[in-house]
Amino acid sequence: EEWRERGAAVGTQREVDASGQTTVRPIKKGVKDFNFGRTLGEGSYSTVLAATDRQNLKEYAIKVLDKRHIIKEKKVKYVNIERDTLNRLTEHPGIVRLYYTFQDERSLYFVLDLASGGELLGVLKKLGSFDIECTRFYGAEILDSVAYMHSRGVIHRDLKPENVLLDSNMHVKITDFGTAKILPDPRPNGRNVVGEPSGDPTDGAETDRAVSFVGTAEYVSPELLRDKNACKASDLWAFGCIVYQLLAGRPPFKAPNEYLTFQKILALDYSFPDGFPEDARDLVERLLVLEPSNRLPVEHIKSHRFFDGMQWGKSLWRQKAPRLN
Ligand SMILES: O=C(O)[C@@H]1CCC(=O)N(CCc2ccc(Cl)cc2)[C@H]1c1ccccc1Cl
Repeated sequence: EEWRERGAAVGTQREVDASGQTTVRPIKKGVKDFNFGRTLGEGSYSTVLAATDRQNLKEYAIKVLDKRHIIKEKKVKYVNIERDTLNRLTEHPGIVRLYYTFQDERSLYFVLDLASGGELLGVLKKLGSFDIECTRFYGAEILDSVAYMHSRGVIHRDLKPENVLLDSNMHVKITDFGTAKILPDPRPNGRNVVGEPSGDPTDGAETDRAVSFVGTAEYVSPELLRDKNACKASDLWAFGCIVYQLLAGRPPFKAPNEYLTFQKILALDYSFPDGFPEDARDLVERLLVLEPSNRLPVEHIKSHRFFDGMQWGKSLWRQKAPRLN
């Protein structure tokens, strides 16, 4: 353990000395600063553990990745993308926040928000399906978070109820950015012309060409299946699948195996169950469109009649979450 290296930390601390001089230092945290608790989840490349900061007793979720396994599976790029996206997405209540990263000889650690409400998928499975009020609320919080991601040049690429966590007040916290895509920076200062390889190995475009990623079968967009390229509208396709699933209790494209699911997606082969609410049906039909550029853009989704009366912006996140029943 004395090998413990202190990785770059996101948190900082300020100290004012006798002469009033303030110094800001990055907080250096390490394994020894936390009491690790139960396992919250196991991924193919990571384990997430509940942990308590021994100094301030704050609770976190710590994602632990085994370095040897990552290197063996050639996933180092995904680790850097997860760090880069989480470092970019810091100002939104609907996105899991990264507080610190550190490492020791064997592992990497991401210290993240603890979303004690679990996965939206778990709640949905328990209830079977959501009523319109709950679907509007959770749809709105997911959409607001996706809009923020896109405004920061990040495409999630694997949106699904499993990656929508719930905090202690049952508000949304979107997670799992290891497979996100960071769009080349469109700033006019010529830092890098959009579309030209920036040479930066962790920027989405570069990674995409190098390693083609396909999300989870039921939520994958047709363009990703056809041209192996995801765009912001790919997240809106997944959003359409999620709204459908919250109300219907199952995703729109589901077949006995992945290949048949892909065929259904490419053929837009899905239907609505009887009694599916009309406004929601109209919204879903404007999102599950094969041509990405013909999907309803975020601003038009927010003003769609399914979300009539929804308060967007800060009040969306201040209101009490509707009781799930
Ligand atoms: O970006 C950071 O926060 C630091 C910077 C310094 C550093 O060495 N690392 C680890 C880089 C790394 C990535 C993958 C493997 Cl398999 C090993 C090391 C980074 C890191 C440390 C802990 C957790 C994640 C990361 Cl990317």
